[in-house]
Amino acid sequence: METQAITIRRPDDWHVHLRDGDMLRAVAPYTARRFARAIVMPNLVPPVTSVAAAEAYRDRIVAALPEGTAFQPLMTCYLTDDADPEEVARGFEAGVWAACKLYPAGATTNSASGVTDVRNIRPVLERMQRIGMPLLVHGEVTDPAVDVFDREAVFIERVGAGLVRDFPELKIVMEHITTADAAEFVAAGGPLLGATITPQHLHLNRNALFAGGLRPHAYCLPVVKRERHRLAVRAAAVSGSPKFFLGTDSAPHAVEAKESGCGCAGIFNAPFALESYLQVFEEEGAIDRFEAFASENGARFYGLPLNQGTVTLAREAVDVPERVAGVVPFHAGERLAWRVVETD
Ligand SMILES: NC(=O)N[C@@H](CC(=O)O)C(=O)O
Ligand SMILES: [Zn+2]
Ligand SMILES: [Zn+2]
Repeated sequence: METQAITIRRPDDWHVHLRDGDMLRAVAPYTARRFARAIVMPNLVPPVTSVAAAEAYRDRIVAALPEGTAFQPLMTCYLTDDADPEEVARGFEAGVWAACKLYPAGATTNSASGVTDVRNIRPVLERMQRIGMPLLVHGEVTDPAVDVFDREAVFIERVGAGLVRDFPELKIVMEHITTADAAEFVAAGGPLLGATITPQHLHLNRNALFAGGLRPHAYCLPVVKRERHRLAVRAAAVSGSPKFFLGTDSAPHAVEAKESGCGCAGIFNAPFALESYLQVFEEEGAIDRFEAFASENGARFYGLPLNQGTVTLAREAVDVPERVAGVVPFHAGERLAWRVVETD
C-alpha cells in the first residue's frame, strides 16, 4: 500500500541564506519552523569575515525569531584573499564558526570579496585541516571564457581535484551540486568529501529557465543544467550514500530584484522545502532513504549530534502561494503532494 505519512527525525538545512534586516525577519521563521539547525551563509554586504561580525549576525538571527524558537544558526566565515588563519581558528575553537565558505570572487551573489586564487588561502586551509574545520565550496570557475553551464565541471578539474589532493584530511563540502560531474567527483572521493543538494536541482532542468518565456524565478547559481545532470543529481540524493545531504540554498531576493533586466540569482525555497524534497524521494521510490538525507548524513559529516525532535509529513495536497513573506517561493502556484502536519 502507498505510504500515507512519514515521520522523520527533525532535519537540518546545511546551506541557507537568511539575509539581514527586514528580509531576515521575514524569511528566517520559515527555516526555523522546520529545521533544528542551519548552516548560515556569510555573503552579506559587507561579508561576515570576523568572529565579532559572526556573533553579531547570530544574535540578529535569534532576535528575528519568535520567542522560544528552538533553532540553532551555525555560522560560517566568508574567506577572502587575506583571511587570517588565526582569526579563523579562534572563531572555530570558540564555537562561533562551524565552517568556512569559499566563494571564487565574482562567482555568485555578493561574492565580489571572495577568493581570486585558492593559492592565496593555503595557510588558512592548512590550519582548517589541522583543526577539523570544514570547507564549504561554491564550486564554479569565473573565467569568462568558460560556458556558464560548464563552470561547475571545470571548477572540479581546475580547483576541486587539487584541493582534495593537497588537503587529504580537510573536510570539504561541494555545495549545491548540479552536474553528473560533481556527483561522480564526490562519490569517488573519501569520506571527508561531501555535497549538499537543493530541491530546485532535483526538480528543474535548464528548460525551466525558458518555459514559455524567460523565467527569473527558476534562476539560481549554479544555474540548472541539462536533464541528464538533473537525473544524476537525483540519483546521488536518493542513493543512500552518506556523502549527500540536504542543503536548500534558499536564497530570497525581492520580487523587483528577480523580475528585472538583470535579475538576481537565487530561489527562495525555505517555506516548502521538505515537501519538495519528499516528492522527489517518492518519485524515485526511495521514501525510506529520505530521513538519512534530511536528518542524519549532514550531522554525521559535521560531527554533530543528531536532533531529538521529529517532523511528520502526510500525503495531503498543499497549494504553494504566489507570495510568501512578500517573496516568490519555489513552486509558486503549484500543488505539492505532501504536507507537514506535525513538528515536535
Ligand atoms: N544560489 C544562488 O543563486 N544565490 C545565492 C548565492 C549562492 O549560493 O551561490 C544568493 O546569495 O543569492
Ligand atoms: Zn553558492
Ligand atoms: Zn547559497
